[in-house]
Order: sequence, then C-alpha cells, then structure tokens
Amino acid sequence: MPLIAILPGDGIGPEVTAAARRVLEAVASDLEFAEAPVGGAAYEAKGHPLPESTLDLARKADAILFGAVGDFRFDTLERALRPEAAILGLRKELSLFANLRPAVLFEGLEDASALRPEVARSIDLMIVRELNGDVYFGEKGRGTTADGLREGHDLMRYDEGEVRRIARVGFETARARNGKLCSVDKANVLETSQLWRDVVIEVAADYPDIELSHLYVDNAAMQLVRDPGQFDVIVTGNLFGDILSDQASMCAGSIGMLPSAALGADGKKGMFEPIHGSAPDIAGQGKANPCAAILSAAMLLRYSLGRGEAADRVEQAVRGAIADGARTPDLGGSLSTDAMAEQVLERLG
Ligand SMILES: NC(=O)c1ccc[n+]([C@@H]2O[C@H](COP(=O)([O-])OP(=O)(O)OC[C@H]3O[C@@H](n4cnc5c(N)ncnc54)[C@H](O)[C@@H]3O)[C@@H](O)[C@H]2O)c1
Ligand SMILES: CC(C)[C@H](C(=O)O)[C@@H](O)C(=O)O
Ligand SMILES: [Mg+2]
Repeated sequence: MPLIAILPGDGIGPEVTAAARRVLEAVASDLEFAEAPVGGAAYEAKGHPLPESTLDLARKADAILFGAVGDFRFDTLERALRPEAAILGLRKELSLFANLRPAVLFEGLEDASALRPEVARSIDLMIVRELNGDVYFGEKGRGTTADGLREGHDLMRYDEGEVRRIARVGFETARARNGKLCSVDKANVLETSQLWRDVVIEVAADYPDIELSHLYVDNAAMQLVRDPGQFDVIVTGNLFGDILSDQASMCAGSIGMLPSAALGADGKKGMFEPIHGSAPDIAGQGKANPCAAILSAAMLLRYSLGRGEAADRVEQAVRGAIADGARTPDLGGSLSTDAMAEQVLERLG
C-alpha cells in the first residue's frame, strides 16, 4: 500500500490539498494517507516549521503532497523558523533537486491568460528548475559596513556536479517531449551562470538529437510573453526558475493552474505541490483554485506511483471541467474551491 504524506501547511494550502486528496482517493483505492503539520501551522503547534516527526513522515512516504506555507504573521521570525524554511528544508533533506513545472493553456482559458488569445494558445512548455542550490542555499548574512550602513548578502553558487545533473534532467525531459531545450542563465554578468552555460554545453555532447539554445534570463522573461510557443523545455537555476514559472502561470491563465513535481535522483520519490503560495489574501474564503493541487496529485500518480493512466484521467477531468466552463474567481468565475473540485470529481466517472 503506497503511503502518501499530506502536508497541508498554511493559508489556502489545507483547502487545495483537501481537494487533491479527494481526487487521489477517487482514482486509487489502495493509498494510505498520513497528514502532518508544516510551515506556520507546525511552528504554532510544535515550535518549528519542519518538525522531526513531519520530516520522518516525508522520508518514510512514497510521495508527498504539499499545500503551501507562509503568512505575514511569521515574517519577523528568524529565517530558520519561518514557514518557508520548511519547504526549503524538505527539498534539501530529501535531495529533491529537479523541479518540473509544466505550463499549458487548457482549452477555454484563453480569456483568463494575460496574453492575447492567439499567443496564449501556443503555450505548452516545461520548466525544469534546479531546486537544491543557487542563491537560495549559499552563505547569507547581515552586517554593517565600515561606514555604519546595514548590509545583507546571499551567495549565488553552483558546482559543476549540480549543474550537470539538472542539465541531464533537462535533456531527458526534452527527449521525451519535442526535442528542444533552452537553457536560461545570466552568463553575461554572473560567473555562476558562465559555469552553468559551459557545463550545459558539455552535457549536450551526449544529446546530439536535442536542439539546444541559450537565453539570458531577462530576454527569456520577454520571450515568454512575446511568443511562449517557441519553448519546449526550459532548464534554469533555482531563482530564475522560481520567477519564470510564476510568469508562465499567468500566460497559461492563472497561478492557480500550475502544478509541480520535485524529484530526486531516481526520478520517482517526490514532493508534489502547486507552484503558488499560501495566498493569505483569499485564505479561508473558499476562493482558491484547487486545479494546481489536483494536477500536482496527477503528477504524483505519474512519477511516484508509475500510474500514468490514472494521472491521464485526472488531467482529462480537469481539462473537461475547464472546457465546460467551470471557473473559480481567479479564472473569472464564481465557483468555490469545493465546487470546482466537484466538477473535476464528476468527470472522473
Ligand atoms: N510553495 C509554497 O509554499 C509557496 C510558494 C510561493 C509563496 N509562498 C508563500 O506564500 C505567502 C504568500 O505569497 P505571495 O502572496 O507572494 O504568493 P501567492 O502565490 O500565495 O499569491 C499570489 C497571488 O495569487 C493568488 N493565488 C495564489 N494561488 C491561488 C489559487 N490557487 N487560486 C486563486 N488565486 C491564487 C493569491 O490570492 C495572490 O493574489 C508568502 O508567505 C510566501 O512566502 C509559499
Ligand atoms: C516559498 C518559496 C520558498 C518557494 C520558492 O521560492 O521556491 C516558492 O516561491 C515556490 O515557488 O515554490
Ligand atoms: Mg515561487
């Protein structure tokens, strides 16, 4: 019996994970679920955003369904105790270095996209974001300059091994899709990025069938709204991937639509979560779009459980609901989180 750890977290996290869990229960009757607090909820309950017991469950589980963490109430805590430390800790402790963030425009969502319909319709891409390194995990600190000014610093750093392993995921992902990989960096300014580019080019020698291109991140941000259809797979670092995926979400209609998978070296055990956060502005109001969480559950079925057929069924059910006009407020409609989940569940048969 596969064990699924459910880590709902804060804000809309519990609302959307409840919907995703119902979908999992509907397509797989043999799953065992265990829930544990994470983020601000865990800090309040246990004094730490990632308690040992939660980390143990995550280690033990076959897959993790994660909601979202964070609330402005915790923004003054020391960094190690903030809710966000939990998600970073889980990614690092479980060596989940490869973050797959697909952005696709579902039929009917042209009007929700921030782009013109004919431009929006072309988006079908996968962002492969490195998740264990970069400026997120480099040495950081605060101090005072000789002149008495407050200063802060965060070291951006990758070693070639870290770049090589995510580059391979990028090339393999492109091979399984349409054979095009765009590596995004800032090699015109950053040494970390020059190393990134050099290593990606070295790895490319093993993938002569893949069409490799490179873009600076500022240009990539522009191209993503000018012509998202030009991209198949984008491989990039932790920070650039974070930013570009939120941007891609609005090209595809809403941040409430984008799922993600964080995978380790075996490409199997993983943590699955919407790319969005805890959305304190709409938490507790039943307004959250559960599709990103539901589509994350589909990725869990596909990657961690090897159940591609069940994953397809879930994705088709979401597509069907959207095509038939089901809309939460972020998509211009008025369905509640639960009503949207019902629309999906009904289409699972
Ligand atoms: N994976 C995570 O746990 C994660 C990701 C991003 C941000 N955060 C945290 O979440 C908190 C809020 O951050 P933020 O406001 O910058 O980003 P956010 O993604 O939580 O929200 C941004 C905007 O998008 C809307 N939104 C997000 N998800 C939605 C959904 N499913 N349906 C409808 N609308 C949705 C919100 O209402 C808000 O207006 C912060 O504490 C941040 O650190 C956590
Ligand atoms: C909450 C935060 C640490 C996280 C990140 O920056 O990775 C989030 O924005 C995401 O996209 O998953
Ligand atoms: Mg983000």
